[in-house]
Formats: sequence, structure tokens, C-alpha cells
Amino acid sequence: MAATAKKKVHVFDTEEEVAVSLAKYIAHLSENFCKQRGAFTVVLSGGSLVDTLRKLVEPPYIGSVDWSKWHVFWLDERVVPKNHKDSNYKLAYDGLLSKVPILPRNVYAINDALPAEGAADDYETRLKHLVANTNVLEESASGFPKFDLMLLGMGPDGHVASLFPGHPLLKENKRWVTFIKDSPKPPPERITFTFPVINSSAYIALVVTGAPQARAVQRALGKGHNSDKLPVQMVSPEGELTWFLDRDAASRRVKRMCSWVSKCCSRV
Ligand SMILES: O=C1O[C@H](COP(=O)(O)O)[C@@H](O)[C@H](O)[C@H]1O
Repeated sequence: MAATAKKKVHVFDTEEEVAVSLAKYIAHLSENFCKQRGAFTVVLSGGSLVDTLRKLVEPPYIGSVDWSKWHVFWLDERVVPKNHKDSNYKLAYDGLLSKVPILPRNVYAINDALPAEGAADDYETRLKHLVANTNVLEESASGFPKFDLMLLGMGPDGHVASLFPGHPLLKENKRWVTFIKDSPKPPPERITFTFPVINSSAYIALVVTGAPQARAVQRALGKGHNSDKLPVQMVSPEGELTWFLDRDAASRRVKRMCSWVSKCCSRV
């Protein structure tokens, strides 16, 4: 597994402040990558993340971001039609893609006509084609695709993408995209990027808001060592990892710090 080059943790008072800061962060990376190499590859999660992207479709970003250079991918997708309420594509389309001028040919949705295994194979083949035949997607030193930015959410159980605690898929180290038919969170059939792909990214933003996530955040950012790592603890990119937390998600972490500070102060 790749060593983390850099890790930053930002804690904001509210989810609204997370949304504001996240938009600024994404717009800044977009500008740099578009200038440097004429393209920006962005990988979206589903879930609450998409709503937290809402500031991107407002001024100034809606007008200043070079959307024509964006290439959009999915970290994971549910095996349902694209117009189904559980579809991560639909979520992103409604919240982001329908509101900005990203070119339809630069939106790489999963083929919803295929069953789970076929959809994973198909997505992997399309990524391999992009790496081999275009300048859109780069290759990391380890031979996996290197996306410019992955936007990760995290479930209360510490899952990221469709990689769930204790599941054998956590150990997958050859495939780029794989499938799951027994997801503990419905719907059960999904396809997902694997950890080697996630960890080949240039930048990862881990966006976590809300109190139900606090325990997993505490475990991921605390000093304790557990032999069985949560999926979120396996996020360790070659590039830079930035956590965006609101006060609720960071609450257990902050409480521990506060009780440590008050113990120290009472000794003085
Ligand atoms: O099922 C999924 O869950 C995670 C976390 O979602 P959240 O609503 O708790 O933020 C999400 O990142 C993933 O893409 C999705 O398929």
C-alpha cells in the first residue's frame, strides 16, 4: 500500500462551511490541472457528498471553472437503471451535471444495461482504453490509473466507495474495478473502484459530515491501532489526502482532545 505523502485535516463549524471550503478547494485544483495538462479528471462518490458539492454550481465557480476540461467518473455505482432513485449517476446528474456545461462525452457513467460483473469489466476496459490511447487519464508508477481528484464520502460504518468493513474486496489488488453482490447497505449489487486505484490518486478529499460518522472518524484519525482496519483507514494515496469535517463528524475527536487539555490544565 502506498505511503501517504501528505495528510491535512480541516474541521469546520457547520456543513455549510464545509461546502464553501470544498468548492474553493476543487476550483483551485481544477484551475491548476486544466492549465498544466488541459484536462481535469474528477471521481465522484454517491451519498451525501453530492449535496455538499452544491456551492460549485453557484457564482463565482459556475462561471469561472473551465467545465469543458472536466472528465467525470464514479468511484462506485449501484447496479440499477440510471434513472433509478438509488443511482449514483442520477444523484450527480440532478445535483451537479445538469447544472454545469460538462461535455456529455466527458461523463463516464457505468453501463446500466449490464449485470454487476459485466458492468465492472466494461468500466475497467473503458478506463484502460483512456490510459492507453488518450491524454485524459494518466498512469501511476504502480500501473493503476492516476485520477487528479477523488471525492470520497464515508458511511457511519467507515465504508468508502462500495468497500465495506471486513469484506474480502478490501484485499483486491489486481482489478481496477470490481463488483459486489452482497453489499450490507442496500442495494446489494454494486460496482466499485478498488483500493490500488483509489490510492493512486493525485488528490483525495474525504468529505464527512454528521454525528453518525463521528465514531469512524475518531478511529481513522485517532492514535489507537486496530488490527482490523476500517475501509476509510485504508485510504492512503500517493498524493495528498485532505479531510473536510464538520463539527459533528469531528465531535468525538474534539471531545478526546478537550478532555486531554482539561486534564493537563488541572495539573498546572
Ligand atoms: O452507498 C454509498 O455510501 C457512501 C457514503 O454515503 P453517505 O450518504 O453516508 O455520505 C458513498 O460515499 C458511496 O458512494 C455510496 O455508494
